[in-house]
Amino acid sequence: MTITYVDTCKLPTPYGIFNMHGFADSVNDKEHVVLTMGDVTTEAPVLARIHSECLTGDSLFSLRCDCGAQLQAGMHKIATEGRGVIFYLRQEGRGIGLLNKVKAYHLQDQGLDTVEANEQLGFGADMRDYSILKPMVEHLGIQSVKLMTNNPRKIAAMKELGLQVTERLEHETGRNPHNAHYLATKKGKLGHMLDGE
Ligand SMILES: Nc1nc2c(ncn2[C@@H]2O[C@H](COP(=O)(O)OP(=O)(O)OP(=O)(O)O)[C@@H](O)[C@H]2O)c(=O)[nH]1
Ligand SMILES: [Zn+2]
Repeated sequence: MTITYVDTCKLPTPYGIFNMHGFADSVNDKEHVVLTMGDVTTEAPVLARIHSECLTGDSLFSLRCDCGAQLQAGMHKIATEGRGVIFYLRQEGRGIGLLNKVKAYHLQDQGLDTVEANEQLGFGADMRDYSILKPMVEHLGIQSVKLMTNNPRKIAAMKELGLQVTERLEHETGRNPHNAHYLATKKGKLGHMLDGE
């Protein structure tokens, strides 16, 4: 087992008080956290978001992507429902890491799209591995989820892991002039289910 549960604490936020559960990934040397609210072990599907770390969007208010807005909207929806889970996975830059994302952004500043930039750097368009979710879901006693996402790969990954997704809830927010091309590439090249223009 590469994922080990470490400990749990309270995390008060503007949206409400979450429980924050820490998990160590010894193989990849990563530290993941999962936020839960309410009893997530009962049978009704748990409102869930699988969120990949985006330092620039989540913490530095970047408008290049939609990550920060999606994280906040997810926390808000969970708090409104009083029950839910956010898997905050340390897969910065779709798994290429922060400094490679800086390089990818530099290439995008020169006109490449997000997929072309990754490929020019020798990476796949999306290098994320979702198998780390399984031990976390099992540890937390979650039986099934209704997933807030526009990314079909996340749903496919959950199914491959044998984790039950009962519903996909659209999670489109944070569109702005700076991320319009990024969102168009997500829709056109990565298959994201995005409607808005
Ligand atoms: N390589 C690369 N990664 C990016 C870029 N923009 C954002 N990211 C990363 O993309 C990831 C976005 O992950 P999520 O918030 O889980 O969203 P998603 O996979 O697009 O799917 P949704 O659930 O629909 O939001 C984060 O790890 C960001 O750091 C980019 O231009 N290049
Ligand atoms: Zn982002």
